[in-house]
Amino acid sequence: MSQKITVTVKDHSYPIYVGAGLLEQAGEIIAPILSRPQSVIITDENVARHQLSRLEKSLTNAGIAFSTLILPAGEATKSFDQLQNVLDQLLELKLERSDKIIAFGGGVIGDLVGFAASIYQRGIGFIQIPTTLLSQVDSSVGGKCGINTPRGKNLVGSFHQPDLVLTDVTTLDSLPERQVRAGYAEVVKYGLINDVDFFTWLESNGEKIIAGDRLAQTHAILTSCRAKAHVVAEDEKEKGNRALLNLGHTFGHALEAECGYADTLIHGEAVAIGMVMAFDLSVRMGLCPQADAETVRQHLERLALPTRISDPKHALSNIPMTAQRLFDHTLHDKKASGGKVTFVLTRGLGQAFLCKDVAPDNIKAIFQQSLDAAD
Ligand SMILES: NC(=O)c1ccc[n+]([C@@H]2O[C@H](COP(=O)([O-])OP(=O)(O)OC[C@H]3O[C@@H](n4cnc5c(N)ncnc54)[C@H](O)[C@@H]3O)[C@@H](O)[C@H]2O)c1
Ligand SMILES: O=C(O)C(=O)C[C@@H](O)[C@H](O)[C@H](O)COP(=O)(O)O
Ligand SMILES: [Zn+2]
Repeated sequence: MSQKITVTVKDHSYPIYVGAGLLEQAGEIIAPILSRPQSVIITDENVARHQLSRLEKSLTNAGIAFSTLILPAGEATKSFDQLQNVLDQLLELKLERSDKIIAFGGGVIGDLVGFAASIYQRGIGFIQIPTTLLSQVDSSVGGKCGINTPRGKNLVGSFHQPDLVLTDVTTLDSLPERQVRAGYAEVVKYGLINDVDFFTWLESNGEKIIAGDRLAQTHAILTSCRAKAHVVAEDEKEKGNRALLNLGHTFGHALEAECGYADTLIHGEAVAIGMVMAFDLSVRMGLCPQADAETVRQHLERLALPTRISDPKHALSNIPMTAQRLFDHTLHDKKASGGKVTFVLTRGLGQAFLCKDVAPDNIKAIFQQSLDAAD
């Protein structure tokens, strides 16, 4: 049993299938959209260890020949070096423009493979098979692809929509708990942007999602994908409201860059801290009730996500950082225009909005507050 959501963008619509055991059906679902029964699976070493044999068996059963490229795991793989490696190997395999490649993994694999697909022979099709909670609720949908540079997150990339997203919730069974919690931060994001009822549901069901409750996970994935599909259909290339999906990200990306895209701080954790900062900034600017910022902080803390840079339980607190350096990173944000960064602020739970006019001193003050915060 699977459920289907359709993402409709101007000249390209595609389905997201969500269900348990879909990997076993991957071959039959993929075969009809291939121009010939041949493909390339690109994955990382952890996904290969835990889940690859299921996908390979399914493709074989459907008569699809394939090669498999296994990349190193972790954020550092979203790099120029790995992009070149992937492109070289696709060329070596003589992939044709009408072929499709399969991104099998978390957001790192999805973002890198999507970008490679968008520039290989000026663009080939690709299929997303996301295997982390984060990629199932967010990164596999919407076509943002790219790599990091030392100057900032995702600064080189493209918009390239997949042809199909195949989400098998059972892949989450082998995902380390820290990664499930990090993915949960992006789930909470949808509630905080514009769906207070979903946030209320998460307050009662968040722990179940982390604990692996299949029904709760499926509900969270479907709700998140529907929300993202709606935003992407209205604004594929982020000319306007798609930027709301960036709640917490301008702060979070600055932290990730300062940590050198190492395992010290993973994306979802950075987003958790960043969302708290976005609420704190909104309170500081007199836009949002303090009580709502407190509700968000307490919810994320209860789910064992970091909420401040100074959190002594998190390795991030050992990295030397200054508010000025963190602020400098924000100037590279892709939402910047005329030297000013657009921030996602909020009037309260489920009431996010875009603001082009935030004083630099307020931004630095919020970084400083997070650096200094104590229990
Ligand atoms: N394109 C977008 O719209 C979008 C949205 C959100 C995040 N992102 C990007 O996604 C990336 C983060 O993605 P992520 O959190 O999925 O991280 P990830 O891809 O690094 O995966 C997290 C870890 O889990 C391992 N893993 C993956 N699936 C597994 C499984 N089923 N069992 C065991 N181990 C497994 C991976 O090897 C890795 O070590 C960031 O680069 C972020 O910028 C992109
Ligand atoms: O899909 C989007 O749009 C998002 O902003 C989703 C984010 O969760 C994601 O991390 C995205 O990659 C950030 O985009 P960026 O443009 O700030 O790099
Ligand atoms: Zn994100």
